[in-house]
Amino acid sequence: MSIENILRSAPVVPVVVIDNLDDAVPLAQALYNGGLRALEITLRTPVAAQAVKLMKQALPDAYVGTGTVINRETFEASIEAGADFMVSPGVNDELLALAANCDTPFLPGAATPSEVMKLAAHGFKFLKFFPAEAAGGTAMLKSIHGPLPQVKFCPTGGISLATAPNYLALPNVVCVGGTWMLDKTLIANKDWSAIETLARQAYELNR
Ligand SMILES: O=C(O)C(=O)C[C@H](O)[C@H](O)COP(=O)(O)O
Repeated sequence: MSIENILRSAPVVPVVVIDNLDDAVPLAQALYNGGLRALEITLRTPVAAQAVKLMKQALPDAYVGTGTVINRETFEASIEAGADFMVSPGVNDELLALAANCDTPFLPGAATPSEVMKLAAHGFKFLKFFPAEAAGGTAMLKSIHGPLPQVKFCPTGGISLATAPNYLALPNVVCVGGTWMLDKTLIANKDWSAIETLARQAYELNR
């Protein structure tokens, strides 16, 4: 599966932080039932890699990817967990070398025209635009589209249900990343049906 197909599977990629391993499968199931097929699990917590494995077993038709892939350790942990794709908030030479020798789809991050140009020169046509709101939001993406229309983005960082449509309307945006459907109180209460409702709202956004 290509990164393009994964990103086009739904308008929103939920960026998930798993603190409690018991939440992994019911949370992923709720997001998936709501229509969000590609899930980014950030490698920021000790249980994240194990959560990826459990989610993949429970939801073989979902695309379970890793986020916060920032170095060799997190790259190799992603492969070991069987991640369907990997996402980085940025990029560095170590990750470029690893990605060049790996079939798992990789979505590196960029926030400036020079970073976009460097990654485009390495053959990347799809990038995470991070941190989207802080790095100039939709105005920045519109400006980048002028000279670099061949590169498409998954903007992530500070995006909400209310602001997502402004991004999804842009010609160089394929989907957005977000955490707004992962309400901490709902997760603490294990209110999976409410999470599913928030996921469905995200899924129903127009592209
Ligand atoms: O972990 C990573 O690799 C990241 O790039 C960071 C996440 O994309 C943001 O944490 C999104 O969070 P919001 O700003 O709430 O949408």
